[in-house]
Amino acid sequence: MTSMLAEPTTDNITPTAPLSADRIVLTGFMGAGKSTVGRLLAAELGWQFADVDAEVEERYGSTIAQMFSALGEAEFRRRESAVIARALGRGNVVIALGGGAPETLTNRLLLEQTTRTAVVFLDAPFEILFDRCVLQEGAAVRPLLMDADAAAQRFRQRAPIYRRCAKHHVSTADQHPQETVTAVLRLLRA
Ligand SMILES: Nc1ncnc2c1ncn2[C@@H]1O[C@H](COP(=O)(O)OP(=O)(O)OP(=O)(O)O)[C@@H](O)[C@H]1O
Ligand SMILES: O=C(O)C1=C[C@@H](O)[C@@H](O)[C@H](O)C1
Ligand SMILES: [Mg+2]
Repeated sequence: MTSMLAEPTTDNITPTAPLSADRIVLTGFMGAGKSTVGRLLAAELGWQFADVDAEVEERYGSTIAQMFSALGEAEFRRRESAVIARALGRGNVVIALGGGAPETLTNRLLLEQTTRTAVVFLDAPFEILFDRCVLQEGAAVRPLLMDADAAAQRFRQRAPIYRRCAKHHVSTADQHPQETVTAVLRLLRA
């Protein structure tokens, strides 16, 4: 006797497409959510998480604000590049860059030349980013946010740099961090 029951199908199962990258690098201005989204993304993938700002502070034993005031921005940038180079040597890692990292040519070359590395630009208008940073509880001091006009100027200068160094672009303005995680994964699995 032939069964009238339909063959089971997999139509209602969404297969998880593999990622074509071994590293996801998040870039964007201060407050874009690189650290917050990066940590969530790494947890979701079961990957390591590397926060470049945190690793600079750990490796050199002082806060970024102290480095800026005692040694200047240029020395901070050298330290930042050293940490980025090391982070890019890892696999299955989500890397949250510091907001200014793509301004440095060395960092842009490192990103370009490291294979299987997906760079994602987390974007939002300056006013939203500024408010997020001001409202962030327990946030570390961001030296380059102390002067709002100068920060807005940097934001304008950097916008094309972020766009050029990232293949993927996510607009986060009206999203919660978890929605941004979903948007990033959708892009990278497309
Ligand atoms: N859609 C969103 N995506 C990410 N973060 C968001 C979002 N909405 C609000 N936030 C909040 O913005 C704040 C700043 O986020 P975060 O510290 O991750 O930024 P960042 O890009 O790492 O900044 P920085 O370059 O200074 O390290 C956090 O309090 C975070 O919860
Ligand atoms: O936008 C920037 O230049 C910075 C952003 C932060 O992530 C830190 O890397 C530091 O405060 C500088
Ligand atoms: Mg951060």
